Amino acid sequence: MNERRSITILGATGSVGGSTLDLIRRDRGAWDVVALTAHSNVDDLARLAREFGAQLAVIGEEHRLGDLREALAGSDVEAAAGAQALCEAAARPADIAVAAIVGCAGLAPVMAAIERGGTVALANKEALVSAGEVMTRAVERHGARLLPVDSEHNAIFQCLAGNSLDDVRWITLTASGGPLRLVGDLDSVTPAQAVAHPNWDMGAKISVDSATMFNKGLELIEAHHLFPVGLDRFRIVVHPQSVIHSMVEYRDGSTLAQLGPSDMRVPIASCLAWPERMDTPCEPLDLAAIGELSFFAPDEERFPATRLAREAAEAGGAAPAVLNAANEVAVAAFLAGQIKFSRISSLVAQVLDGGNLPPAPQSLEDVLMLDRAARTRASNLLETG
Ligand SMILES: NC(=O)C1=CN([C@@H]2O[C@H](COP(=O)(O)OP(=O)(O)OC[C@H]3O[C@@H](n4cnc5c(N)ncnc54)[C@H](OP(=O)(O)O)[C@@H]3O)[C@@H](O)[C@H]2O)C=CC1
Ligand SMILES: CC(=O)[C@@H](O)[C@H](O)COP(=O)(O)O
Ligand SMILES: [Mn+2]
Repeated sequence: MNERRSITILGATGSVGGSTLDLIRRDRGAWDVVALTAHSNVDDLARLAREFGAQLAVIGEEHRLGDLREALAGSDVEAAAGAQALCEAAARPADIAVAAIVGCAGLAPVMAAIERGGTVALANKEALVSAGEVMTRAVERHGARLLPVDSEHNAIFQCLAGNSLDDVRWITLTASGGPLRLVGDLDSVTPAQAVAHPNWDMGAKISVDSATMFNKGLELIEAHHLFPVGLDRFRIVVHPQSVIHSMVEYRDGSTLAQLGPSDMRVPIASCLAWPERMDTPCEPLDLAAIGELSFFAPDEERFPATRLAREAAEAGGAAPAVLNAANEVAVAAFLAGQIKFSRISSLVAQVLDGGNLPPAPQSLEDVLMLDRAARTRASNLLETG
């Protein structure tokens, strides 16, 4: 990258946000930081905003504005708070906005960045899963560009470069299988066990999703929106080493794969520098030290999430947003010690099965409304057992 560029990071205090800022820190002169956001972590947000000389820091929790102002006192950083301020931060002109809020809570800010017609590096998969065509249509309408940060989707994006989607025979998403792949009794799994991912250091919610395989289910839906080759051309293979991040097989029999260390700075750097490349401090891949790569079919009896997600994607309309909302409620309840691990997928199935789904959302407001309704239904089901 030769020119100085500007960046906004939504979810700057999280795992993806931190990896992004680590890359920027290493080439500080190349970047102007426009806006950084967080949900409740005022101290880290203020520290980062000062360090990176951000124009704007936004805290999602409205009542924390006073705390943020206090933490930023004496600096030039503008402070703001609340849901609307998150969207305004996302809509500020910047060369790239990194969408790294977790959950459907990130949807409105992502849509605001898209509606500005900018480049959005998307980590926040729940936003695309929930909004689906509402988001992809907005990308087209506003001339925005989505660059996939999620490691599998970034791998596919790289493997597709210079090729036509018409020539794709299969897209294979790799899955580590998570920390519980070989654990017998899923009922007694604790939150600490579920978040202990074997290969990646990530936030709590996505770590639980990896353990249930809902992460792969969400990624299947995410992939079919990003790479519209038809749902029946996507396969999932369990690859416990997480060295191959995904693959594309073409009609001539060639399979292209992207390999790399399990370090999110690689796909993030690929987005930040796209269509060029930039340096990262990541360890070079040492295949001889790794020794063996192995592959297994997913076990959908023990981990039904990928089947549920495929069915929701096939049903289309409101189903993916309902699946995502129910999963978010279930994961939060599991992390709070309120439900067993195996109740996560059974709750999602129950919410999806419970009567007629609402009509397909046509707007951001429709998506947010059905997200809220599905959360209420999931919470009620948890309360009534
Ligand atoms: N971590 C990873 O390696 C990968 C993550 N992803 C995806 O990226 C996204 C972020 O994941 P990750 O970085 O692990 O998550 P973290 O939990 O580590 O960070 C989440 C970030 O979002 C903010 N946030 C949380 N809730 C809200 C809310 N309601 N409103 C506004 N901001 C909020 C948090 O602020 P605060 O700190 O104040 O709570 C934090 O900055 C997820 O969608 C995940 O699936 C995809 C691939 C890999
Ligand atoms: C780093 C990343 O993209 C995660 O989504 C990761 O892939 C999780 O791994 P599994 O869901 O395959 O366990
Ligand atoms: Mn991923």
